[in-house]
Amino acid sequence: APPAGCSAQARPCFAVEGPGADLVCFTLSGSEGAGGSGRPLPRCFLPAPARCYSLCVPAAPSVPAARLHRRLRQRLRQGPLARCRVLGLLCYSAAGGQAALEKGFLIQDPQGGAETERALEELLRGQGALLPPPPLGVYEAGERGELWQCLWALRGAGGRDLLRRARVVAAEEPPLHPAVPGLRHAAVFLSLEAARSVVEQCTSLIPEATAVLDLVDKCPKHSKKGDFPVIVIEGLDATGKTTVTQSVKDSLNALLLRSPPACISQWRKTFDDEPTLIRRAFYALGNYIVASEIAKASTESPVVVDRYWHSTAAYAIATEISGKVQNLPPTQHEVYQWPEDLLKPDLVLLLTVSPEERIRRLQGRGLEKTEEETELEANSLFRQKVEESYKRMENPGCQEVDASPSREEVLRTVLHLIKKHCGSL
Ligand SMILES: Nc1ncnc2c1ncn2[C@@H]1O[C@H](COP(=O)(O)OP(=O)(O)OP(=O)(O)O)[C@@H](O)[C@H]1O
Ligand SMILES: Nc1ccn([C@@H]2O[C@H](COP(=O)(O)O)[C@@H](O)[C@H]2O)c(=O)n1
Repeated sequence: APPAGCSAQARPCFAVEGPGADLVCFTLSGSEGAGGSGRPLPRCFLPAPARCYSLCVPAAPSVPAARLHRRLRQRLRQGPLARCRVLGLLCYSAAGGQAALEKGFLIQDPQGGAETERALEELLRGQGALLPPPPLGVYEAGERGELWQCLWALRGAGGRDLLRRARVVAAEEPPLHPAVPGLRHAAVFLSLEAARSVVEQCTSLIPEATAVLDLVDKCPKHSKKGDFPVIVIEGLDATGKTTVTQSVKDSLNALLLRSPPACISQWRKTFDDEPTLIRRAFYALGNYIVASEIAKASTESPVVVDRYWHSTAAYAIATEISGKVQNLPPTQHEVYQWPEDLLKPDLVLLLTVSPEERIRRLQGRGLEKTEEETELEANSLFRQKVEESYKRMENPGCQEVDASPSREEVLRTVLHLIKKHCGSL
């Protein structure tokens, strides 16, 4: 049986209680963990001989911490640790406050044994000089079946010191997903300066960061729209954005732009491989570059844009918020608001198709799937969260267009909406 205090049912939360410990830990699923969202979460702690461990780094939006988290995640898939099941973990102070938020992993070793513990210690000691090694949490059953967490500080040269031993009990799922309060600083950047400062912290680590900043700094600040209408087309992959934007361009004699813009797209792969903090800051800066292109182009002709701010925000929110759609930040939350310093389009259309039709179109296209497309296909919850986040966007909001009918009919609907909102062209 599982230790007392840990339900045999799916239970995402546990608390570590006692002097010096007031943590609530929220296990994540989906892209972070092995289980995949939508399926019931596994028991957090497996009965002996299985053994559980945890390790966490500060979730504060710092480039070294974000990169350490990503490196740990990669290394947890290697060597003797590959046999372990790894769940994402968010730990926060039961007393509230963002300062204590930590992001990490709950590691379930189905076989137990000293090898895993040794490998984890080695992993943590070898994590470079930028940050002290994160402490290792080791979970053990007490005499009466209760569960304890021993938190160990690892000495660089070997050996370890016990920081605390605290009781682990089951906890209620929090009313607000613990990642929500930090989203604004960790993934959804609401100003040029906020995104820029993240990429600036990367210049010594990622050579391409300097090139991106150079391009951003060449753009005029606070770009203003010209007199011609600016229409943005948004939607999940394969909903028909390329098809629609190309047809609208031809029908209206418009200029077609896309975000991220061509001038930075050769660095996408580099930034896509970085942790959320850096990756999303890159895409956010791409929008400011596109804004300056829109400003110029809209003085001469209508402009149609394939993805813009709403994509950046919606994907960032859906990736960071694990679990069900109800975990998303509530409507009107600040992450759904348009950044005040970013040029606003006149109209944003959100193309939607049924999941089945989207998959048919993806297969019809026959292109190699990106990791994110594969995730979307496998994980319908993620897809729902992206779409719901799009729908919650405000100032400007997205106007939904059913993109399931034929190409011609979708184009007719889109042109009708453009005419209605932007007048005669
Ligand atoms: N209305 C439609 N009916 C049937 N097939 C369509 C329709 N619109 C687009 N398609 C087809 O669906 C596939 C995906 O369309 P498209 O490339 O325009 O989507 P997208 O949203 O730009 O995708 P991505 O974001 O992945 O680039 C293409 O093969 C396209 O020809
Ligand atoms: N403005 C944007 C555009 C894109 N993204 C990210 O890229 C992925 C989709 O790009 P496609 O080339 O396939 O259309 C999407 O998953 C976003 O993560 C973005 O953040 N902001």
